[in-house]
Amino acid sequence: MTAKELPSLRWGVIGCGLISTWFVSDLVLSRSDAAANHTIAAVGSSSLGKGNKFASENCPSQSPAVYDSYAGVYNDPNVDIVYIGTPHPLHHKNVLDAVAAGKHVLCEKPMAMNAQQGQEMAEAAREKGVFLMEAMWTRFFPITKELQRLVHEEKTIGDVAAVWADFGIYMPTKGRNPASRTVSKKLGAGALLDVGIYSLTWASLLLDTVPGTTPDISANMIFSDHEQPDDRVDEQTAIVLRYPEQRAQAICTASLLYKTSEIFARIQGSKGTISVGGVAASKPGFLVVTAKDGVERKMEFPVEGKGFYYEADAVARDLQAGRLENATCPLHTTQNMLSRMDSIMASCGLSYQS
Ligand SMILES: NC(=O)C1=CN([C@@H]2O[C@H](COP(=O)(O)OP(=O)(O)OC[C@H]3O[C@@H](n4cnc5c(N)ncnc54)[C@H](OP(=O)(O)O)[C@@H]3O)[C@@H](O)[C@H]2O)C=CC1
Ligand SMILES: O=C1OC[C@@H](O)[C@H](O)[C@H]1O
Repeated sequence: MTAKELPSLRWGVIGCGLISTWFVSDLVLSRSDAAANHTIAAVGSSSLGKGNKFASENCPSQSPAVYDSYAGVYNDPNVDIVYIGTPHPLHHKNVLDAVAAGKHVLCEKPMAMNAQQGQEMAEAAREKGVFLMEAMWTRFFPITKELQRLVHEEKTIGDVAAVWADFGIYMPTKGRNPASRTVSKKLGAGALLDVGIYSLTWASLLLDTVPGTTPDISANMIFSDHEQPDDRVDEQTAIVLRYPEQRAQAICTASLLYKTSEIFARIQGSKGTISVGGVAASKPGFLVVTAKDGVERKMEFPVEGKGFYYEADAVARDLQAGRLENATCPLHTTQNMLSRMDSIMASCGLSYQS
């Protein structure tokens, strides 16, 4: 396909924080194997100064319209799709507002604070006839697709009996800015929603293979020591998922108290194991396949930049084809994940205002 025939998308970005800098810088990378053309058409921020700085630092080759409001982006006729890079408790309102303005939406993870919000967002998008997807970028890496092919199609390690997945990031709540989204409960802080969602995603990618079955879940949390009990969030969470029909289990952990080692997941099958490694459980980089006889094969999957363009390219292809949901990260999968996190939080006594 020539650059001319590639799908093109004009993005409007709201929230000029960390993730938006990563996402935008990746979209404007000049890539040899680009599967879509991405333009940053508009940026919305709490202030013009912040929005202008964001644009000049992260997409200097583009001339986005910069707004001191998110509504400016929603109402910009040059924007095809809104990327939402705000803290999780704002996603519900941001998505509903963008959808009401008739825009397609890619929303950062977790798409919502709970399954009820997720349901409302999905219904709103369906009613309006616009695209909506949670930006669970990890699902879109070529390595993730290859892992699924090896496990589910080639059955390289036989029947999967167990999955272990850990996302630890050194981001303790103690001694850090209480107004930060990773410390403040009002802004959705907590290990499960921030990083545990990735551990659960690995379990789901490997074990949610029988349509209509859902795992039994049990979980435990260690809470932060914020002075006010109402401000406390999970600093560490451990989850056990049982899939009785498959005689399989997953152990998923999340922590803000340490960084996970390079190998962050292991899949044990009847004929061998696969270890998954990389800089973080959100960004896998290599697989080590070990057969029962001990023979080991390492497969590396280098990416340019961070790799956020894989999800963005997939969205561009969907919209070009007139699809309003993505097959790799459909809304029912997001909804399943939100329901699982709801039950984990409820069983551990964690609740957020919504
Ligand atoms: N996919 C991934 O790898 C990652 C995903 N994320 C997700 O992205 C989202 C944002 O995280 P991150 O970029 O780290 O957060 P930041 O705090 O760095 O940025 C969030 C931005 O949201 C805007 N915002 C709007 N309202 C508020 C508010 N009340 N308080 C604070 N900020 C507000 C601000 O932008 P402005 O002032 O311009 O309006 C702010 O800069 C989260 O949901 C997180 O889970 C985060 C990191 C990595
Ligand atoms: O999604 C994420 O992955 C990387 C972490 O830095 C971040 O806190 C989290 O939101």
